[in-house]
Amino acid sequence: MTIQWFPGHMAKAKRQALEKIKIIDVVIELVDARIPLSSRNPMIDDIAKNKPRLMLLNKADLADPEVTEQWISYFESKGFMVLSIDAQKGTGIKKIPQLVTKLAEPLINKMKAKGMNPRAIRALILGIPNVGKSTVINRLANRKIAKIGDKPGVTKAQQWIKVGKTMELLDTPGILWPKFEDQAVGYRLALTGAIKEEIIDFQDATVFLLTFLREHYSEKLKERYNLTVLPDDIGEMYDAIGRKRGCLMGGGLVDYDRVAEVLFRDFRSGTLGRMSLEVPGNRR
Ligand SMILES: Nc1nc2c(ncn2[C@@H]2O[C@H](COP(=O)(O)OP(=O)(O)OP(=O)(O)O)[C@@H](O)[C@H]2O)c(=O)[nH]1
Repeated sequence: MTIQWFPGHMAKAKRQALEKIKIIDVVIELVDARIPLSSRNPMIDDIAKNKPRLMLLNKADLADPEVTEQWISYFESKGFMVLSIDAQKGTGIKKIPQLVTKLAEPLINKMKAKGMNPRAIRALILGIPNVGKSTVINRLANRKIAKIGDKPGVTKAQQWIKVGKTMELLDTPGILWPKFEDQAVGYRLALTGAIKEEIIDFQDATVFLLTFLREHYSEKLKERYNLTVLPDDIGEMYDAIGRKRGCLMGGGLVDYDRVAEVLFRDFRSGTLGRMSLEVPGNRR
């Protein structure tokens, strides 16, 4: 696999985020609950330094609930305020304005001490492509403002959105590009839809997924593809799944490309069950 750094995009995204952040009181960092580390951009600490930060683990409906709890403890132990949400259904969204206000308490107290009437707290959402930034914005706005797409890179335009009485949200999120130095991070990003599949080797990513599933979610794998035993060999696993799902070519041979598509689709959609591709301390 070619290692992707998106250096040009990265520099531009950082400049734009730094520009936006000047007028921001609280940064809301959005990550994918299934891959909270791989979906973070290391520049975020630089960009959001000196700003109170709320970390949202989005798409929690697709993640393994037990692992999500571990991530919450992990990030809390690092001093973050953290919340898991499902922006698509709206679960957890109501708590966001309360937490943002709490994070901005020192600022509010400062305004009061100066005899000022505290103004609304200004927040900005930052995150890598396709992590759900527009969906969260729309949920907070309670209407459809940001354009939502299932392909990375569809967010545009800019204005403030009032969220209750105490919070204002910039309607355009800051997009940070994922950075991956090792292949596993690239595979995790592709599997969760943060980067296009074309960027990585599709078959290699599927082998990564199958190896991972066999190790951590073997029961779910057996259940989904109606397998009584899981072969040790990856090639045999492809064959077994391909036969069960009718992914066959002429002569009864298993079509590996179609098996890979089935696996990718079933993982992404959550059909395989709720799964996390990373756990704290051990990236899996
Ligand atoms: N299952 C699930 N899907 C979600 C959730 N939040 C967002 N999505 C889906 O994820 C996809 C991407 O969501 P967007 O809100 O467009 O993501 P974005 O971060 O604004 O994407 P860019 O514009 O590419 O930067 C869409 O298909 C959403 O419906 C969630 O909590 N759970």
